[in-house]
Amino acid sequence: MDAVALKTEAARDALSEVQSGMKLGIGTGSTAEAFIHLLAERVADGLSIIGVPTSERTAALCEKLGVPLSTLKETPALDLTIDGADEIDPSLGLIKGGGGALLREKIVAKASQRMIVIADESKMVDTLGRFPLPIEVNRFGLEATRLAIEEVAKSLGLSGTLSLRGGEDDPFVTDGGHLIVDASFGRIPDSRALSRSLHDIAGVVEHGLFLDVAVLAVIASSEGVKRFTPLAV
Ligand SMILES: O=C(CO)[C@H](O)[C@H](O)COP(=O)(O)O
Repeated sequence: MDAVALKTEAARDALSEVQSGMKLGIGTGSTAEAFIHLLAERVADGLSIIGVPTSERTAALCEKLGVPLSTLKETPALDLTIDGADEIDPSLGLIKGGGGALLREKIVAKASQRMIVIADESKMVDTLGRFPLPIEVNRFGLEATRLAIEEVAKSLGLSGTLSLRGGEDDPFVTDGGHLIVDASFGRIPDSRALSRSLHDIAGVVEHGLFLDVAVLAVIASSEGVKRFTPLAV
């Protein structure tokens, strides 16, 4: 089975967690899109949910497929969010933001009673950091913020390159109007310390480390779909 088919299998399995009446956070990315297609079929068959999208891209797809939407303003407390991830460790720590939606994804996930992450097995890692960590930053003070990120990394024994997503001339802009710095630190032994230190930098809006957020991972491989709860580490 190829990665696309595996993503659909994970999405299909996670759909069984969705019940009529739920207020549902809806993620961003190709795995989340596989989920949205299946969700739309259930909605067409009578499933009654209200969705809160984590990006403009997700909102557009939901609208196109007839998935009813709300906003966090109207619906600030959600039952469940289902979303993909770029990396998943055994404690269900995640790196997210490959699709550039990490800020809204984190706000929506944290407004939810539960977050379920769906993925193919290629996303599972022993330690986070193979995938560059997306860090959403304010445009103002970009150079100072980059320096501060480098200093934080150094203080934690991390090294690597920072690259502005989209390039210096025409950077990628998030739905919130910010920029993204992708940090290739390599293996991140202490993701909690990095999370705290990045949050202390004034120009950092949010980062893609989702720690203690997901309560269940639904992972598809060629051997079938498996469910994982966080391993205590
Ligand atoms: O965090 C995300 C978007 O900001 C995505 O969930 C993550 O990039 C995984 O994407 P895909 O399902 O396409 O592999």
